[in-house]
This record gives sequence, structure tokens and C-alpha cells, in this order.
Amino acid sequence: MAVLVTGGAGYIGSHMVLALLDAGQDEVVVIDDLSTGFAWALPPEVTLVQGDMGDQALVAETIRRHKVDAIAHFAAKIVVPDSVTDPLGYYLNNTVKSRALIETAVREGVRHVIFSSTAAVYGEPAVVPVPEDLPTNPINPYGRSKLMTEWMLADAARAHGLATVVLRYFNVAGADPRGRSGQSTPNATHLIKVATQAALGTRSHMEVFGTDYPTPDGSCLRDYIQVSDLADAHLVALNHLRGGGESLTLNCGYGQGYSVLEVIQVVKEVSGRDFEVRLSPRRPGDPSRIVAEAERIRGLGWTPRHDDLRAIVSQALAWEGSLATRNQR
Ligand SMILES: NC(=O)c1ccc[n+]([C@@H]2O[C@H](COP(=O)([O-])OP(=O)(O)OC[C@H]3O[C@@H](n4cnc5c(N)ncnc54)[C@H](O)[C@@H]3O)[C@@H](O)[C@H]2O)c1
Ligand SMILES: O=c1ccn([C@@H]2O[C@H](COP(=O)(O)OP(=O)(O)O[C@H]3O[C@H](CO)[C@@H](O)[C@H](O)[C@H]3O)[C@@H](O)[C@H]2O)c(=O)[nH]1
Repeated sequence: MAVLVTGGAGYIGSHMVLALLDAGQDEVVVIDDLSTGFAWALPPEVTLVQGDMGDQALVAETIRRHKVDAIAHFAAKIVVPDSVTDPLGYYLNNTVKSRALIETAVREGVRHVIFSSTAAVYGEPAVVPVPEDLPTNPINPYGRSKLMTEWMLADAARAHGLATVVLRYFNVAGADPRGRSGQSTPNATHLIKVATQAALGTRSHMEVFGTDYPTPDGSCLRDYIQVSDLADAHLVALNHLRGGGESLTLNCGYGQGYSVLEVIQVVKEVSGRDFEVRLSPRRPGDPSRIVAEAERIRGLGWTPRHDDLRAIVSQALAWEGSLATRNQR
């Protein structure tokens, strides 16, 4: 049986594809509109269907042709500040099209769905580290667009017998340790990506958005999870579902928070490069601190192998360097 990966040509989805192949999954098929993904991010043995995951005829035909028994749903728009300026675009792509995808999965008899949700569903949490059963309270349209999809999946699971694993990722970073994939979007806004670009000189400087938060050094705290460890979490989820397991919601993080200023310092140390850092006002939609309580997924057998911020930064730097070489070719 094949696994359908929506958004598989993107940053995290491409690592999921590699993890599936490394684990011996015979057939992997990707649907991606290549809006932020890259066909070259996929190994040649993977089928890429270029198109929209909300296109029900295309998705149904792909499910039938490849005998898909599980969908890993990554496709989304993902930039928190963009969701503040373009909320309806985010609700269309992340919520409305996810509804179409879920309906197609139900109609075509796909039993297992793994969904890429986010720590952004918690908003500004009252408790840190955050357990999964803390009431959700997203503070930006991106988080709300994802939470609505969680609700649709839960309701569809109850009504139509789907089994789902909702993975709430904290901040994803790093690259495949073997150098096969990484974060490639040229105008990415993520902290570690931006800092590695500043270190390598593809940006003249970077900004710290807010130094007046109620945190030890005034900058925001985040829990950075390495992307291959996150892909492994999906394999754990897939085995759980294929083994007949019940629907679950699981945080994916390490349980350790780093401030923006600490991350920038690590990038400077690991790269051996200094770069200009400007202290700027807060960015709309940012919670001050968000760190995972991740015991639930560890209880399912997930054992992270790359829980080391210096190693994560080192992988991100290596990938950024290889992108520069690719672009010069
Ligand atoms: N990067 C993070 O830190 C982070 C944290 C929490 C959750 N997530 C979630 O993880 C998932 C993957 O994020 P990413 O960082 O790999 O982003 P990405 O932009 O690299 O990947 C998203 C992929 O989905 C594709 N896509 C978008 N809309 C589509 C559509 N309608 N039809 C088909 N393909 C479409 C894009 O072309 C891209 O390849 C997203 O659902 C995101 O919300 C990411
Ligand atoms: O140039 C930059 C970029 C980011 N930041 C700060 O760094 C922190 C992390 O920001 P970023 O890397 O953009 O990630 P988040 O906004 O925390 O969102 C990520 O992490 C969320 C889960 O916590 C996911 O839901 C989102 O998809 C993903 O983009 C925030 O405080 C930002 O204000 C800066 O100060 N300067």
C-alpha cells in the first residue's frame, strides 16, 4: 500500500519522504503544487503529482491508482506574519482545501491520516512546557487555520471511521544529516534559516523581533526540533495507525526552550562568523514562549537522535552552503 504525502516537495515533507523510503516503504506518492516546494527535493523513485491537494478529482485518481492506505498531510501555507496580513488566503489553503482533502479520503476509503499541526494552536500558553490537553487558544490566523483542520479531522474520524494522528510540531529546524534535503525556500522567514543566511553573507544583517517580552533575556522562547527526528515521529504515528491504534494528538518537540538571542549566538559560534543583528519591535502574532511537553509521543516509542541545537545549526549551515553552490551552477 502506498503513502500519499501532500506537500512532500516542501521542507518537512521531503524529509518525511526520505524517512519512509529509508524505512522500507515501497511506494510513496507526493501531491504538491510547488508553490513553495521543489521537484528536485524528491528522490527519483517517488511519484510527484503536481497539483492542488484540494483538487478532489486529482486526489481521488491518485489514491485509486496508487492504492493509498495512508495520507500524511503537510501541504499548507506556513508563515505566521503572512497569515496576519492574508488571513483569507490562509483559511482557503489550510482549512477549506484540507476539508476537501479529508472528504476525498473518506470517499475513497483511506483509513489513516497523519496531520501536520502546530504549536501555534496553543497561542500564548498559560503553562510551559505545554501538555496536549491544555485548552487551545491560537492568537494568529495561521494557528486558527490549523486548529479548524484538527476539529474537522476529529469529527470526520468519529463519523466515518478514520483513524488520525495529529502532530503538533514546535519549531522545526536543521537538515537531513546525510545532506539530501533541507530548508530551501529562498525567502524563508524562520529564525535559524535567516541567521544562517546572515552568517553566510546571503543577507547583510538580521533582526530580532522584540526584546521586551516577559522572558529571561526579553526575546521569544521556542522549542527547536530537528527535522529528521520529526520525520521519525511520523513513522511512529504511521506504525501506530497501521497497527490498528486509536486516534491521537501528540506534541513534537524536545521540551527545551531557547531564546532568539541564544539561537543567534549559537549560529555565530558554530559558523565562526559575526554578523549584524538589529533589535527591532515585536512581530505581529508571536507568542512570547512556547515549549513542548512531549512525553506522550516518547511513550509511543519515539526516541530523538538529534536533540542538540549546535548540531541542528551546523546542519542548517551546511545545507545553506550547498544551496548557494546549487544556485551558482
Ligand atoms: N516549519 C515549521 O517550523 C512548522 C512548524 C509547525 C507546523 N508546520 C507544518 O508543517 C507542514 C510543512 O511545513 P514546511 O515547513 O515543510 O513548509 P513548506 O512551505 O516547505 O512545505 C509546504 C509544501 O506544501 C506545498 N503546498 C502548499 N499548498 C498546497 C496545496 N494547496 N496543494 C498542494 N501543495 C501545496 C508547497 O508547495 C510546499 O511544498 C505545514 O503543514 C506546516 O503548517 C511547520
Ligand atoms: O528574522 C527573524 C526571524 C524570527 N525571529 C523570531 O524568532 C522566533 C521564531 O520565529 P520563526 O522561526 O519565524 O517561527 P515561529 O513564528 O515561531 O513559527 C514556526 O513555529 C511554529 C510552531 O511554534 C509553527 O507553527 C510555524 O509554522 C513555524 O513557522 C519568533 O520569536 C520570531 O519573532 C526573529 O527575531 N528574527
